[in-house]
Amino acid sequence: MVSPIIDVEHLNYRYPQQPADELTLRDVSFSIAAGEWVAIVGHNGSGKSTLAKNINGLLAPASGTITVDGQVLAEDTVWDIRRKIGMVFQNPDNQFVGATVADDVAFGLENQGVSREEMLTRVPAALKQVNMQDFATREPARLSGGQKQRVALAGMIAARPQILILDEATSMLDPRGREEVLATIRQMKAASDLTVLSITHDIDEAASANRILVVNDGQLKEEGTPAEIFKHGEDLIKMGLDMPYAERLKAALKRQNVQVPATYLTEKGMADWLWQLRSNK
Ligand SMILES: Nc1ncnc2c1ncn2[C@@H]1O[C@H](COP(=O)(O)OP(=O)(O)OP(=O)(O)O)[C@@H](O)[C@H]1O
Repeated sequence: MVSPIIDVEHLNYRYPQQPADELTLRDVSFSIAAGEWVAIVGHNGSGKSTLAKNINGLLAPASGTITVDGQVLAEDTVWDIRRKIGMVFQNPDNQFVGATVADDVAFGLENQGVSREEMLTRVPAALKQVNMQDFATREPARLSGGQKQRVALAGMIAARPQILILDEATSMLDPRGREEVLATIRQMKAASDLTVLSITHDIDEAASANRILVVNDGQLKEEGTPAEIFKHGEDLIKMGLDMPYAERLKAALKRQNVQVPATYLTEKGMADWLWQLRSNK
């Protein structure tokens, strides 16, 4: 793998109130290359958010090493590392600091020492990218859940981090809003060497990734490309993922005793196969 931007080695994590013989994360190791988009999937409570919070130093591991962009995470490197990582959580309520939407988006830039002139370009552009340009002077607290998620994302877009960690960050959006946000992230990736780590239950978001990591009960159980992971068919539900539409259709056809291909099919692949099936009759 070319120069990993995130390297996690034998990470163990225990919450302070946990008994000494219990761990929330157990011996988790993986690497992410710069510019990769990796999805982390798994059941509720499997430890995904805990993992994300360890990576940006919000939580400190019991043991193990986390290296971000060549720096080993420790007390004296945590602020440097955090500047490189943008993080958007499921519940954006806890993330607002500005009196208005525009102030809030600008806040991270102020911390980075971005000039006022530059802010006047970046803030409206970021709000436009998430379709919130008409809300610049509104109070963040009065927005809907989906709108708050968009504003939190705009803050990240404006700050241009090297690494973006999305923790169920599109969960409050409707399918169209989610697709728009994913398209924005794809654009950000195309424009820079952005690395994306997305914790998600959404199959389309996972399908957008280069690689999927499956976390179960605090351990990394599996990793592979979306095609490799989606081959699990109905077992995907056990992994905390929905099934892609093509896999659900395959399962339904199998129940009707139709011989279906064992390999994973994209929607296009499924459409082609269905045509072929029809013309073979
Ligand atoms: N602040 C905390 N103190 C103690 N235990 C916690 C804390 N936060 C999470 N946990 C526990 O750690 C485990 C992992 O939680 P975590 O939030 O990392 O899971 P998750 O996979 O992100 O779940 P979800 O999909 O619901 O967000 C759970 O058993 C949870 O109850």
